[in-house]
Amino acid sequence: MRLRGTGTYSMMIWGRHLLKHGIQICSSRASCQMSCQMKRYYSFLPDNVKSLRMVANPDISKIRNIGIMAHIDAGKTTTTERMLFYSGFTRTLGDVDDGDTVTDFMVQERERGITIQSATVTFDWKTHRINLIDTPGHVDFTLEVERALRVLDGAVAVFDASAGVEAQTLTVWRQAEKHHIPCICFLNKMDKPTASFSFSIESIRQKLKTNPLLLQIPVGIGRNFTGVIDLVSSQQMIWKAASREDDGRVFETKPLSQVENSDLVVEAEEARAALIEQVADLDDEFADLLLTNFSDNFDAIPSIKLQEAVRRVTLAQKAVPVLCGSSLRNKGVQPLLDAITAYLPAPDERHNDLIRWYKDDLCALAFKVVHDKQRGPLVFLRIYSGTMKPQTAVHNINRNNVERMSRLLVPFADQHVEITSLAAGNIALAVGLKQTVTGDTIVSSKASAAAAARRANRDQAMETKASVILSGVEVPEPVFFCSIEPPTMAKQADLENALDCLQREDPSLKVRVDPDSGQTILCGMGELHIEIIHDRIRREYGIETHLGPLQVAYRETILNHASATETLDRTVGDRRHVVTVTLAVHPVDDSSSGNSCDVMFEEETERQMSAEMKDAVDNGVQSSYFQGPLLGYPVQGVATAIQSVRLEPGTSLAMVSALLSLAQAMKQAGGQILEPVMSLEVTVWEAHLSSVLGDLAQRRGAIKDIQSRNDAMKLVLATVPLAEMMGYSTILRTLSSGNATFSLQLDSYEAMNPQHQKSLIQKVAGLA
Ligand SMILES: Nc1nc2c(ncn2[C@@H]2O[C@H](COP(=O)(O)OP(=O)(O)OP(=O)(O)O)[C@@H](O)[C@H]2O)c(=O)[nH]1
Repeated sequence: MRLRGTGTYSMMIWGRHLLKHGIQICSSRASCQMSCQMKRYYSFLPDNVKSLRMVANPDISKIRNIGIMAHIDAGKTTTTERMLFYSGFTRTLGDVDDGDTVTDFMVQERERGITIQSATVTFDWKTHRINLIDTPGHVDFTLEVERALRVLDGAVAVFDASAGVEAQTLTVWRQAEKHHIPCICFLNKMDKPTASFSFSIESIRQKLKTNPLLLQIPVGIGRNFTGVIDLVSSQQMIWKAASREDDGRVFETKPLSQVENSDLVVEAEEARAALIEQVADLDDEFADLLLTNFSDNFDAIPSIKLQEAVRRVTLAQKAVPVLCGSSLRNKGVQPLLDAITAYLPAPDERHNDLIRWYKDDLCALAFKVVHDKQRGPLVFLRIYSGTMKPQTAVHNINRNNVERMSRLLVPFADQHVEITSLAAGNIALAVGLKQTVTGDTIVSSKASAAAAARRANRDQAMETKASVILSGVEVPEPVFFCSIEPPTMAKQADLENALDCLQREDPSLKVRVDPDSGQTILCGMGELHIEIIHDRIRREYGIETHLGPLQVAYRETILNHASATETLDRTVGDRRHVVTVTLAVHPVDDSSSGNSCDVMFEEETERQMSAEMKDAVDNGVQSSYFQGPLLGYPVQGVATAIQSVRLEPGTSLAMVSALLSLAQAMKQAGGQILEPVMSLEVTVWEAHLSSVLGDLAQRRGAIKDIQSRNDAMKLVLATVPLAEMMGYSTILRTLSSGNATFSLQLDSYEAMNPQHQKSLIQKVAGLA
C-alpha cells in the first residue's frame, strides 16, 4: 500500500486527539490497517482538533449539504479533490488519471478513471461544514445522482468550458430542478485551448433555460488562463505558477482599482454593472436599496449587499451564479468554495412542510445502503429533525419495524469517524440497521410518528400515514438484462447472497428468476452497469460468474379493446378450485397513466364482492401485468375492467389470485411489443461525421440535430432503438479512430413495426 500524508507518530497523536474528543476512528478492517488508510488520505492534525469538534456539533446555519454533478468527465472528481486539499483535509492532490483520488475509491473507479458510486465527504471550509457528495456522470448510474439529490440542499454543476452543456448535464439539471435544489455553475477546464466562457454561458442559457448570473470573468483563456475577477467583491485573483505541479494554494488578490490591464478593468466594470442590473431586476429588496441610496452611482453599492441579493435570488431559484476555473491546473477552486458557503442554502433554509410536524423528534431518510463484510449494512441517512444517537432503537415507518442502531459514523469517503450524536441537517452513517433500505423514513419511535401524524392532521386533512413519510427515491426501470450463472451449482447460494447485498446497495439493479428456464436474470441500466456488477461479484464475493448475452428489456401492450370469459379449474390436494371471470381489456395512453396498468370493477360486480375477494382479483390482474402474452415482457398501457367473477364453493381466494389470467383477452386485443428507444448524443470530429451518420442510418436511428461545439467538434443528436446499440462503443471507436464519445439514455418506449416485431418473436422462439 502506498502511504501518503502524515507519519505514524502524528497519526498516533491524531488518533489520541480524536479519542479525547469522543471521536473514534473505525474501519471494517483491523485498526492498524485502518490507521494506514487514514494516513493515505486525511491530514487531520492535532492543531486541527478545533474543526474536528465541529464534526460532532456544527451549527445548522453553517452546514452546506451539496452535490457535485455533471456530464461524464467534466471534472467533478478533480474539483472535489481540490476542495479537500484546499480545505486542509488531504495533504496531497489526488489525480483521477493516477487513480488516487479520495472519492473514487472503488477499484473499478480507480482502474477506469470514472465515478461509479456517489461518495460522501465531510470537511470544513473557513467557518462552514460542507457535506459533499461527488456523483457519477455516466448515465448508467443515474440512480446515484437521483438519491444524492434527494437529500441535498444545493448543488454545483461542473461544465467542460469547451463543451458547454452536454447530454447528461441536462438530465442531472432536470433532476435538480425536480427536487427544487439551488445550483451554482462552475465552468471548469478554462485552461483548454478550445475553452470559451461566452459559448458556455450561452449554452447554459439556451439549453438549461436558466438565468446565468456571471459572478466572475476569466483572466486570460486557454494556456493564458491565470485567474478570475470576482465581480461581487471587485477583486482580481491570480494563480501565478503555470505549472501543473503548483498546488494552487497561494494566489494573489488585488482590488480591481489596482489592476493594470485597462481593457480587463473596463470589461470587469461593465460586467459588474450588468450583474447589478440583473440582480435588481430579480430582487425587489435590492432594487429598492439601489434606487433609494445609490441612485447616483450603482457601483457604490457595498459588496455585502450585492452578495446578499445574489444569495436571495439563488435560493429562490430565479438565477444561477456562474464561476469559472481550472481544477486540474489548481485555479479558481477556493472562490468556488466561498461561493458554496455564500450562496447555497443551509439545511434550515430549505422548505419542508413535513419536518415541522416532527418538531424536535428524530426524522431521517435512508438514501443509500452499502455492504461492509464485517459490519453488515451501513445505512446513509440524512437527518431532517431531531438528533441521532448510537445504541438506540429507531422506528422504520415504511417497514413498520423497530431496529437497533449500534454505532453512528460520519462518512469521509471510504473512511468513517465514530461519533456520539449527530443533529438535524447532517449526513450520518448508521451501523446495525439490517432491514432498512433506500427510501425508508427513520424516526425515534412509533409514538413519535403518530404524534407527527396528529399534528399533520390538525394542520390539514391528509391521510395519516402518507403525511409523515418522507418521499423516497425514484428508481428508474432497467433496460437491459442477461442471465447469470455461478461456476458450479454449489456456488448458487453464495451468488444469491452476493446479489441480495448488491441489490440492497443498488436498487437500479433488479434480479429475478425466469419462470420457464429457472435461470437467474440480472436487469440493469446499461452495458457498463451490468459489467461493473459482474466485476464486483468476482472481486468482492470471489465468484467467477458467467453472463448470458445482453438482451433488451422490451414491454408489451395491446392495440384494441377485447373481452373474454375464462374458467380456471385446478385441483390442489383433494380440493377443487374453480373460478370464472369475465373481463375486458382496453389500451390507455400510458403517458398519462405513468406507464402503469389499471384495474377497475363494474359497479354491480364491485357491490357483490367482499373486500378480500376484490383484493384477490386485483392481485391476480396485477401479476398478469408482469408477463405479457407475446414474449412474457411486462405489460404497460392497459386497463382491465372486471365484469363478473364467479367462484365455486370451496375455491380459495389465494387460488383466484394465482389462476387469474389476462392472456386470452390480451391476445384477442392484438399484442404489441414496445421497444426502448434511446436518445443518443455523439460528439465527433467533422472528419468522421459522415461515417457516424451512415452507421446510425443502418441502426434505425433518426437524426434530430447536428450542432457545432466551440472546439470544432460536431454534436449529433438522434434517437435510436436500444436493440441496435449493443457494443456501440467498440463500433464508434473504429469509426472515429477513437476520437468520439457518446451518451445514451432512455427516451421512450415505442411500438415496434410489424416486420421487426415478427422477426423478434421468431428469434425468441428460436425460429430465426
Ligand atoms: N484540461 C483540463 N482537464 C481536466 C480539468 N479537470 C479535470 N480534467 C481532466 O478531465 C478528466 C475527467 O476528470 P474527472 O475529475 O474524473 O471528471 P468527472 O466529472 O469526475 O468524471 P466521472 O465522474 O467519471 O463522470 C480527467 O482526465 C481529468 O484530468 C481541467 O480543469 N482542465
